Amino acid sequence: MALLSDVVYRAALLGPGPSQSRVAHLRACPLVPTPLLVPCQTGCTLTAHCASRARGRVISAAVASPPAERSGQEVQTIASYKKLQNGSDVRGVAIDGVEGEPLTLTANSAYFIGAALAKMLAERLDKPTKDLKISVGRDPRLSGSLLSSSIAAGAMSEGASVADFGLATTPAMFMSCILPGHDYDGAIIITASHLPYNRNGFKFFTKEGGFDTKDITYVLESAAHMHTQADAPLVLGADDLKYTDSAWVLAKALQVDGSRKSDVDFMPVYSQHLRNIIKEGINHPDHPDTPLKGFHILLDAGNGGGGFLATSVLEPLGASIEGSQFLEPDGWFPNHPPNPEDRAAMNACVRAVKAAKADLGIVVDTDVDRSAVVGSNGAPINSNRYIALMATITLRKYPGSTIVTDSVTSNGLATFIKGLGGKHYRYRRGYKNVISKGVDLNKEGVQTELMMETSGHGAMKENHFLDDGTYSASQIIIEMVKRRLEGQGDVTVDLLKDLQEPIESREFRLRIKDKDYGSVGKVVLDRFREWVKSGREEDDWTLESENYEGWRVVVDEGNGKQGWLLLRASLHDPLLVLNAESEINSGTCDMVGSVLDFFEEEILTNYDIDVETLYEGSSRGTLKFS
Ligand SMILES: O=P(O)(O)OC[C@H]1O[C@H](O)[C@H](O)[C@@H](O)[C@@H]1O
Repeated sequence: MALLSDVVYRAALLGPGPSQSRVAHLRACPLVPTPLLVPCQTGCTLTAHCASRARGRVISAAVASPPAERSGQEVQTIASYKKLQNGSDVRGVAIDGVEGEPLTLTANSAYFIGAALAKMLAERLDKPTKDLKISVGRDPRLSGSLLSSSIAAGAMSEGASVADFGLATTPAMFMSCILPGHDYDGAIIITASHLPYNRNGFKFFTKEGGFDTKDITYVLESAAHMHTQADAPLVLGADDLKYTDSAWVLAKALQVDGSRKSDVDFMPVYSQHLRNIIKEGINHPDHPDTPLKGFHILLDAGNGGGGFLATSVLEPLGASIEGSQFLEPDGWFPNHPPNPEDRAAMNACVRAVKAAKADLGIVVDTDVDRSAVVGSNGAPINSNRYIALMATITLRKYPGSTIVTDSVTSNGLATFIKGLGGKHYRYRRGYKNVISKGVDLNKEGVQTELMMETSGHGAMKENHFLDDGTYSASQIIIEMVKRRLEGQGDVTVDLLKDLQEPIESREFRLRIKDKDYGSVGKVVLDRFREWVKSGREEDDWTLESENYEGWRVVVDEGNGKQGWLLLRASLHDPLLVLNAESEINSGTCDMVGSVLDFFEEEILTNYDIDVETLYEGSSRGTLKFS
């Protein structure tokens, strides 16, 4: 029944009319709690209304795909699933209504992805699907409940049992495969991280860790195949079918044996696990159960799923959490994006720390696999600074360890890690790339304890190589308390004092407008390498000896100063990304000006790339022609 009411309730979100007004309608219903997290209560007139409307759509779903049209539609269906892949995640548009962003991740696709996942887990674990236990959790996005019910129905249709955790976090879902007594065969988190309210997606875990890119390709291809073999509406997200789409899932959900679904309150278990990590890490001589007594730590959860960290972890451990903000989950994210890379998010926490005179501020993203902190002096510590702080803590525990980072980390960070006796491995962008490199290095016998990206994704070997914003923040908290017990100075101020920061740091994202953006990006990067080698290498630019993506150039800025720039292709979007850092004032303007010369001389006559921002970045004024 819970499953049915969930799907019916969420069907209303996909009903006719602009999504904003439908959601407003739901919000106005006195029986629907705000934010929209809990299914309608039995007897809610809105549910009845949705149910009758949904029944009508089940009938139209049956006639939605005349056999003669199937083959063309099949091709389109397979292509639609492929487009849902975003590296090692599934991502798409899950709520319609935003101009230019049609629905791509529907109840139907979630259903088949759930079915494909169950099938894949059964094959991998060599277990019959009826013995599989899969956990499902979600961040507070408005579409989360519908997708959760649909993906669960899909997994159950193959025979798996599903535990619905409701609101959860990415690291918590992974831990549900690990913690004794829970050991789920697979876990699903429904999240689109910090992206706007209309997006959503999935990440999958087993006890071996998160799925990688090829696992996701496999699941999506298998889901597409299952979809084309079924009697479901075929074209995902097409305007005329999107209502029948959720109704089809409703009809399927009605056929699934509901006894295979249970509601499990897992977050208290996970919170206790986190409390234990902090307690054991501090091992307080006087009050081991409340080691945070006397500390003021505030959290800015940005209305994502991380609020529990303040109320169920920090406060019970004795901390004052006064001044914490945006702890209430709200899929509209009304205050700022829950994203430690976002300036507004960091500034909001800086203001809160200063106003409350807190010892530490913590910022987490929506699904809490990323974090950043704010020091007691109000300094925002994200990106390179956060990696430096985590590197210090890691290298004390594991002297000489290698630390893998993404490609846009600063020269200052590399020097800092070396100064601490560590080895810096600057790899590629993409948290999964960074973590996988760490896993591989360990396999090759290179001790690698920390893998961290400037985006705030950080994974430690001692924590199952899991990218976990709560674990990183916990390490900073443990260090803060231990230092006070040992009579040492402030954790963020003292530990970062030797980190050299660039004077300027800028990023430019250049849209490739040509259709075949992958090949165009490759041509641009090849030519850029040639251009640097033939024209600039004897002068002041040198290609970095190790380049794992795009081309990173070391720039001699005179008087012993050194800047760098990196031109690479975006991991997911039709973009080229240029990062530049300089140790002198206006240094990035000069670098960007030179890159602009390259585009004008070598590229723009043949390819359509939007370099407008480079004109601004190089202080050359705006582009006069298009
Ligand atoms: O290549 P970009 O467009 O800069 O995106 C790269 C980023 O994409 C996502 O946000 C991933 O979660 C990050 O791990 C990755 O670094």
